[in-house]
Formats: sequence, C-alpha cells, structure tokens
Amino acid sequence: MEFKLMPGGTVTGEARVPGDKSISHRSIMLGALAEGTTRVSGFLEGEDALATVAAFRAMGVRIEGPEDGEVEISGVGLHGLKAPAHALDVGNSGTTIRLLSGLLAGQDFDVEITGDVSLQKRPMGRVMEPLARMGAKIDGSDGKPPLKITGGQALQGIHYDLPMASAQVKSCVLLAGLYADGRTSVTEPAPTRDHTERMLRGFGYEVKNENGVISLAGGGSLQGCEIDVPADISSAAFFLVAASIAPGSDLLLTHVGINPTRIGVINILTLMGADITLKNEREVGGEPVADIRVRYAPLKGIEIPEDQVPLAIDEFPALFIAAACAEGRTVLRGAEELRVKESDRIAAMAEGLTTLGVQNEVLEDGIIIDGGPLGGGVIYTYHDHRIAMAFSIAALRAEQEIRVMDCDHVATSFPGFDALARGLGLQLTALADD
Ligand SMILES: O=C(O)C1=C[C@@H](OP(=O)(O)O)[C@@H](O)[C@H](O)C1
Ligand SMILES: C=C(OP(=O)(O)O)C(=O)O
Repeated sequence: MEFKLMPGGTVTGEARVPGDKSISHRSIMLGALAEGTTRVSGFLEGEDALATVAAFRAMGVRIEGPEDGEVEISGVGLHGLKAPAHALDVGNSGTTIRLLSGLLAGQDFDVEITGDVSLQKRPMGRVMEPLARMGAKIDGSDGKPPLKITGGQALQGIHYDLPMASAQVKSCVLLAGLYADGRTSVTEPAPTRDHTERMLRGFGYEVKNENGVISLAGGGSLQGCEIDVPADISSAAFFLVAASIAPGSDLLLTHVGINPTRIGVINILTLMGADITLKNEREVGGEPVADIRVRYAPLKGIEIPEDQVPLAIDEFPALFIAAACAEGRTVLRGAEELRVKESDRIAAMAEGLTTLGVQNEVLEDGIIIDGGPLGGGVIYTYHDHRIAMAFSIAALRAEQEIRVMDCDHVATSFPGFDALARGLGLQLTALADD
C-alpha cells in the first residue's frame, strides 16, 4: 500500500487514537502468566500486539478477542505455558521478541522465536548477554533472530547495569527474574518507560525501585486483574505535530497515556513553542491519562535536551517533521538507539527530508535539521511504520504532492491511521499495490 498526500490542510476535531502498544503487549504477557482471568479494554488491535496474542495462544493460553478493544485472558500461572508446536513468529515486533525471550528463558521447554525481515536485522545480543549471565541457554544467529532458547535451565538472580537506555532489555531481565532464584535487579543509564514495573505491581507482584535500582524476587505469583489501556502517546504524537505545524489547527486527543516516562514529545514540542494543554488529568489502572488540546503555533528550532531522548524515543520521526517546519536549527544528539529500530530512523528520515528539500546533516548519534520550506516527492519507508506516518503529516506543510511508499507496516502500531488522518483534515489517499 502507498499513501498519496495532497499538500496543505488544517487539523481539527476530536479523536481517541488506538491503545498503547507497550501496555497492550504487557497486558497479554502478564495476563497469560497470572492466576485467574484478566480483562483488558482499550487493547491495541495492531499487528504487533496481535503477534503477542498469537504467541501465547500457541503456548496454550485461552485468549478471547480482541473485539472492540476488549480481551479476556484465562491465565495459566507462571508455570502453565506449553511448548508451542512451531517456532513463534512475532512479525515486526521488537518488544515481543525481547520481552518473550526473558519469559521463555525460565520455562522447561525449548522454543524458537523469529520475525520478519526488519526484525531479523535487529540486535538481540543486548538481551542474550544478561540472560546468559542468569544461566539461560539462548542462541541467535550472529546476535540476531531467530533466537533458540533451551528450556530447563535453573536461572539465578543477578544485578545488571543496562549499557543502553532500553525498556525492552530492562523488562526482559525483570521477567526472567520472575523465574530466577533470589533477587534480580537492574539500573539504567537514564529512566525508560516503566510499564512493566507498574503492571507487575497491578498484578500484585512486588517490584522495588530504590534510588534507581529496580528489583524483584523470583518465585512469587501474579493475580489476574482488569486493565484499561490508554491511547498511545506514540500514535498521538503524529497528530500533536500535525496540528502544531498546520496553520488554523485545533485538535483534542482524548484519553492519552501521559506516563512521565513517555512524555518527551510534549516536553520537546513545548520547548519548540507548541501550544499544548493537558486537561482532565486522571489515573486509570496505575497509568496517568489526560485529554490533550493542541493548536497551531509557529515552532522554533532547539537543541533537544539529551535527558528527553529516552522519553521520546519512538516520537523522533514525527519530531523531525516538526523541526523541518520550525524556524531555525534543531539539533539532536545522544539518540544512537534510533539506528536500531524497525529501520535506521536517522538515515531513513534524513533521506526523506532531503527528498523534500529540507537541509539536514546526519550525525553518528543524531541529526541537525534546518527548518525551511518543504517540497514534495517520493518517500521510501524501509518497512517502518513511523517513517510512513511522519512523512504523511509532513504533507500539511508541503508545496507539492508527497507519495509515501510501502505503508502496510502502519498497521503494526496504528491500524486505521489513514482513515483517522483523513477525518482530521489530511488529504490522504491509500493506494493498493498493483
Ligand atoms: O518496552 C517497550 O514497550 C518499548 C521500548 C522501546 O524500545 P527500546 O527498549 O529498544 O528502547 C520502544 O522503542 C519500543 O517501541 C517499545
Ligand atoms: C521501536 C518500535 O517497536 P518495537 O521495538 O516493538 O518493534 C516502535 O514501535 O517504534
């Protein structure tokens, strides 16, 4: 599928974007390992979260739905999973393979986890290394998927200092820690999303955070519960930027998760001069939520504070479009993690910005973008959903038509993006491949 975008437009109205991807994955994983039933609402019916559902079904867990975002999981307990008949194929989802590898390292059966072409290029050494230290037997092909996990190993609790700010690695180690003898603890170079810790507590499992040392003891149990998944701020980000760059825009995004470890995009856009206000702030099932109003405002280039990078890690494709539409120069550093996402997001975004005529300089760990007029052209997405959505919103300020190639992956995180974008004011046509 390809998106064709006519230039210009205004973004107005009210919308609730689909459920949070990180929380949706974790709701299935912890629900499956809990005792009793877990009921989830607001679940993301995107391909990545559905890959997690399929993986647990393949391991014998009864999961009803999702239907209109409702899922019911009949938990099998921490030791109730069954060996799958085939390798688990988790598609495009880095979160699924990395969190699952921690969980499955503690089972008594062998399992193989694989994924699509993009996933097969992503580094898994970052989870293999701490798991091996815990006593797991896990092999990959040159540190990449497929991962082969040999069951029946006795895991030992360890302390692990994460070498990179990664919530997936942190979660992997903590989930393996559920099966380990003694305590497992981690420290991170900078705080990352804490949905695993919050949700474990929601399932009645004690997780400590003592001055940044996050730890749990193995051998407990999880109790089924109710989970209300907020709208994904990473999906909302495209429309936060869209409304900020398109003159005349005024948009309300409802029920958005505003966990402090996820709001870098709001902080960065606000520093750039965006007009964003939070309303009706509340807490839903252990996660803070708000309605977000965003109105057009002229943006200015900034040096992005490095402490905001892990808090906005998936939002940089959208933020680069904000920078392209801003007055002056935006500098991002300390973001080398962007190079190992579904694509090398620094390279893919730089290529697309250059196509649109936006001056930029690629750095090892970031980019420098000089705001200016946007032309048009053909954009390659490298199988990356966030690159596709970022260049779709760029059309609001473009002078010519933009064609975004290879947009099927948008459904991994944001099913219905094209229809919602049209409803809010983008002039987007989805064209099927011949
Ligand atoms: O834990 C999670 O749910 C995620 C963590 C982040 O990855 P890293 O841990 O690789 O930074 C993020 O990019 C990904 O979309 C989701
Ligand atoms: C990096 C992402 O996801 P994952 O690592 O789960 O593939 C993302 O959604 O931007």
